[in-house]
Amino acid sequence: MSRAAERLRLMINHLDRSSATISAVPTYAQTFTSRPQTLRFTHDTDLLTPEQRLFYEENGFLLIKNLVSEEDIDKFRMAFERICRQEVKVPGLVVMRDVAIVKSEFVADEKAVSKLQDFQEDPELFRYCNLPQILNYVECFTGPNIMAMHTMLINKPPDAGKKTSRHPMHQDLHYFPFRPADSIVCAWTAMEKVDRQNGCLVVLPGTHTGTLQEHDYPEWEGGVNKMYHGVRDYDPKHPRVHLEMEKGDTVFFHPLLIHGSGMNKTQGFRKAISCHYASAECYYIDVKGTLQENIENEVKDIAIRKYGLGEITFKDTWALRGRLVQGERTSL
Ligand SMILES: CCCCCCCCCC(=O)SCCNC(=O)CCNC(=O)[C@H](O)C(C)(C)COP(=O)(O)OP(=O)(O)OC[C@H]1O[C@@H](n2cnc3c(N)ncnc32)[C@H](O)[C@@H]1OP(=O)(O)O
Ligand SMILES: Nc1ncnc2c1ncn2[C@@H]1O[C@H](COP(=O)(O)OP(=O)(O)OP(=O)(O)O)[C@@H](O)[C@H]1O
Ligand SMILES: O=C(O)CCC(=O)C(=O)O
Ligand SMILES: [Fe+2]
Ligand SMILES: [Mg+2]
Repeated sequence: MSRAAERLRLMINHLDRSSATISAVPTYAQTFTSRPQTLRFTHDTDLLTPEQRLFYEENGFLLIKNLVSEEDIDKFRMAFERICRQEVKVPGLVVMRDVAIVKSEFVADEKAVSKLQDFQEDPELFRYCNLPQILNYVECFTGPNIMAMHTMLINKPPDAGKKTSRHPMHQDLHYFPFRPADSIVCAWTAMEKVDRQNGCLVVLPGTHTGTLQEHDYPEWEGGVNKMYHGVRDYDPKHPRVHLEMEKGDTVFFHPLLIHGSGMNKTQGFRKAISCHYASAECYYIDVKGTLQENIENEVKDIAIRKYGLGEITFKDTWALRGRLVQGERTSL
């Protein structure tokens, strides 16, 4: 460990004990900040280096290179392809098609699928959520009792010419009726090289320290995918970071971090697998009368139309999907 890192570790240890604030902490953010800072977003499990901890505190995300093996990713990919070919039926799974092709003729091929959601009942894909090396990092943000709340495999298609392959800038917390936000984290793993060409994640560092913003459908000429809400007025001048990643690299990010992804300008289907985790001690909130009421209504409409679930609450749609992956299931 470098001397600077050792100094930071000492400061952090001190901070953990005293809950005091430290100022003038050097971070990776290429800046020296004179703002007082408390460690609010991370737990000490002896895994994160002081630099990593402070980086997440300040930026709201942390990229870990080469965390998931090629072998595992290849297996997830094969499981995905079996689902696309309709060789397996997975209870609860949502298979989504891009809005640009949804009205065209159906083919049982990965080219028809833009995203799988809720694969918690697929043992092979759900193995991703249980990978010990992922959970070790997740614990640094959620603490030891961990629920896997939301799972996705994103197969971002080549843009069909209408820019519908973009994902508008958003905060994931918009979709979640549970809190506290600081005990929720997303793990997102690149299943192949992702870069600006095929539409990597784009993040606005530091926005995790803000509040939940109003979200709505962006006014995009070419159309926008169902439920792809975006932050209504985000500051286009806020510095953006494009997260270019290699196969197996994994980014952990806070649910208030504003992020999105660009258009896929290649002919390949850009793949990533992700899970949103929350501390089992999180509690559900009633979003009626809040900024989240619009997404609640949309989810309820779909639950009724698609599954004939008349009485289901927004909260129950989450309680049913959540799976314990470490420790004890307490509140969620
Ligand atoms: C649930 C909360 C999500 C939590 C997210 C956590 C944070 C992560 C951030 C995100 O990823 S935000 C984006 C989240 N997106 C979703 O959750 C979308 C989930 N998708 C679905 O529920 C289904 O794919 C959908 C209801 C859109 C379509 O269901 P089906 O596959 O049964 O489609 P169907 O062929 O029956 O079509 C039903 C209608 O939906 C339309 N449709 C299908 N795919 C669409 C699409 N991609 N965009 C827009 N509309 C679409 C389709 O044209 C048709 O319209 P009409 O009734 O007017 O004919
Ligand atoms: N006009 C726009 N209004 C709102 N959000 C946008 C707009 N254009 C792009 N975005 C969002 O900005 C993020 C980056 O998208 P964009 O297509 O600019 O990709 P990029 O990676 O910056 O590629 P490029 O190199 O072409 O600029 C995405 O979340 C996208 O949805
Ligand atoms: O993969 C993408 O394009 C966006 C995914 C995303 O927003 C998420 O995982 O929360
Ligand atoms: Fe997201
Ligand atoms: Mg751009």
